[in-house]
Amino acid sequence: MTVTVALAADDAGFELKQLIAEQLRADERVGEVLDYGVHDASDDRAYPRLGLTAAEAVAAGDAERGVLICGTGIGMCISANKVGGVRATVAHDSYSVERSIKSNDCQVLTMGSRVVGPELAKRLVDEWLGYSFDPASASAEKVAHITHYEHQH
Ligand SMILES: O=C[C@H](O)[C@H](O)COP(=O)(O)O
Repeated sequence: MTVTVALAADDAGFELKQLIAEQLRADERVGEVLDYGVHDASDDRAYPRLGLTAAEAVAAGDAERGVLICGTGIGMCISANKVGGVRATVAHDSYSVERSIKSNDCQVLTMGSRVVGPELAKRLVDEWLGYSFDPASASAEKVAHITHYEHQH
């Protein structure tokens, strides 16, 4: 069983995205990497345009997971969380990365290339891929509150 991962970055996150893409393509847990750009550091499209497209791919089921990178990870996180059904978090530490899956069932991890170094970012993504959400856990009911709210409003 492999996962499809959607990727996106603005110009600030482009270089780190390329490194993460390379790592993901070499990872046997990953079946496919869908790279929604930018594909060139000179492409200055704003982060929401890239992040929303990748998050929509996750919401549509084209990808199970997403990694979105901008300068801080914050803009990508805000953008992705506007897409119905998507739970995104910015995280630059191992514990938050773990809990984003195990507590919150986040499909999308966002990171800031101006915050985290490339080696730590790659390690975090590697760890992140190893976690899965347990729908029978006590956390599931908490996440269900969010989904219920989303469906009601
Ligand atoms: O959250 C936004 C990102 O960090 C982006 O890469 C930079 O945005 P800014 O140019 O508005 O600071």
